[in-house]
Order: sequence, then structure tokens, then C-alpha cells
Amino acid sequence: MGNVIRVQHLNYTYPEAKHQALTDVSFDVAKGEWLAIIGHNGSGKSTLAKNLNGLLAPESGTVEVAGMTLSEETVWDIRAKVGIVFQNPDNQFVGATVADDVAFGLENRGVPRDEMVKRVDESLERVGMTAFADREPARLSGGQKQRVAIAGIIAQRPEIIILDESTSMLDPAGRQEVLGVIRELKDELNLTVLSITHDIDEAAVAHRIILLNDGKINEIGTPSDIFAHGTDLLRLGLDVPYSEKLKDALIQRGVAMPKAYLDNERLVDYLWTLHSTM
Ligand SMILES: Nc1ncnc2c1ncn2[C@@H]1O[C@H](COP(=O)(O)OP(=O)(O)OP(=O)(O)O)[C@@H](O)[C@H]1O
Repeated sequence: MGNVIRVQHLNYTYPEAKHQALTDVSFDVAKGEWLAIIGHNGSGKSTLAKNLNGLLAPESGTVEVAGMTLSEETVWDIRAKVGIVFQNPDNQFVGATVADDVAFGLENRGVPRDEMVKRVDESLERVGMTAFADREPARLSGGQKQRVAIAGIIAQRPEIIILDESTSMLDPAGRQEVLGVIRELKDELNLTVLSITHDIDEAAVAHRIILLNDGKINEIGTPSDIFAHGTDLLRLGLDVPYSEKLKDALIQRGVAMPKAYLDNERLVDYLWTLHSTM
């Protein structure tokens, strides 16, 4: 499996800022991988996402996407490969109807009308929003709005989807709805997913997690590697999985617990075994 993203020694400073927003960031992403990016407020997550699709231009270092090195010449081709779903669904709509909205990006790219109609239908079908094609986007629920935003992106046939806090304004049901759609699309279309999130449960479903701290990569590892830091993550301004908090509270009370990260199910299994041997 080849790499679809390669970032090497990326540095970025905003024009009017004193501090570097990203410092010497390097990592690879394999095609078809789900990578979560976590870190405290202001750690550089959104800046990194914008450097990946050329919304911001790296100050130094290189960004390669789908075999192209990001530059003025490649920025439009790269942008076509990387779709970003942003946090606030209301800021993402331009069309008067759901179908118009999904068509917008294709119109801009000069896709012929027949092809456009086909792709709009197909994309709405994939996110389960066909019945809403003629509705006004503003009247949809938060989860439905994000599904429409996702349809607008997949209509453009990207290889990579970045979720930039895309579920953070949704209720738990909306969050599950959107993540479910992404999971299905990822498998059907062999997409690579980067999810920038504060939601620890969303990070836990990734293959790997990048932990950013003050614009630098603190660690890259599997969810088990990262969550094994337990309550130390709180010091980096992050939340800790519920199972780790519970484990910590049990350790405080003198219960012998394994060091490795246990998700909810494995924690229950462990406690059950402990209970059965008492
Ligand atoms: N347009 C801007 N101009 C100047 N500085 C900025 C700008 N946008 C972000 N920054 C600064 O760059 C750093 C990284 O910000 P960024 O938005 O990438 O962080 P983040 O991890 O996405 O934060 P959050 O979780 O709050 O969205 C912060 O110090 C922030 O204040």
C-alpha cells in the first residue's frame, strides 16, 4: 500500500503572527488509512489541514499529495484530490437546493451537464440524501447538512477527505450519522480519511493518531499507543477515554490494573475476570 500523503519538515507561520503555527512536521499517510489528528486548542490542527490542500502555502518543507508536490502549478490538481468538511455546516452552503449545492463545485470545475447530473444523483444516493434533493439546505438537521457537504465533496471524486471538526457541532446521533456515512464511503471509494477532532471516541476509530502540541508532532501511534498515556493526556489539553478515567480511579483505590490501554469492552472483560477470581 503506497503513501498518498507525505509531509516533510513542514513549517508554517501566519503572516502577522509572532509564533510559528507548525514546526518541522513530518509524517506519511498510507492510501486507505484513517488518521486522526488531535491536540489542544491552537496546537496547529487546522493549519496543518490547510497546508495539505494548498489553502495555505508551506513556508518551508514539502507536502506531497497523490504523487504531486504542492506548488503554485499543482495546487488546483491537489485541491481536487483533497476535500475538506468544515465544522459549521451552515457556512458551507451556496446552493438554493440540496442538489444545486452538490452541483456547485462541479459547475466551477466545468464538468459537462450530463456528467454533473449523474454525479449529483450518485453522491446524494451515497450519503442517503436523495429524498432531500429539492429541499432548502438551511432547513435540514445538522447531521443532514454535513451529509450534503460530504456529497458535494465526493461528487468531485477526491482521494482524501479531511474532517476538520466536522462532527463537533452535532448531537451524538448526528455525529454517529456522519461518521457512519464516512466509514461506508471510505470502504466503497477506497478513500483516505484524516479526521481532526476533539472527540476521543472519534479518534479511537482511526488506524493511527497524530498528537500535536504547540505546532509540533508530539507522537504518532495507534489509538492504543496514544491512550496508554492515560490521564497524562489531560496535561496536553486533551480529553481521556472514559475507560482510562475509570481505570485511573480504580488504581487510586488500590486495584491492580494493566498498564495498556483498554477500551470499554476490554475493561469490562478485565473487571469480569478479576471479579470471577475473587
Ligand atoms: N489567521 C491567523 N492569523 C494568525 N494566527 C493564526 C491564524 N489562524 C490560526 N492562528 C494561530 O496559529 C496557531 C494554530 O492554530 P490552529 O487554528 O491551526 O489550531 P487548532 O489546533 O486547529 O485549534 P482549534 O482546536 O482551536 O481549532 C494558533 O496559535 C493560532 O492562534
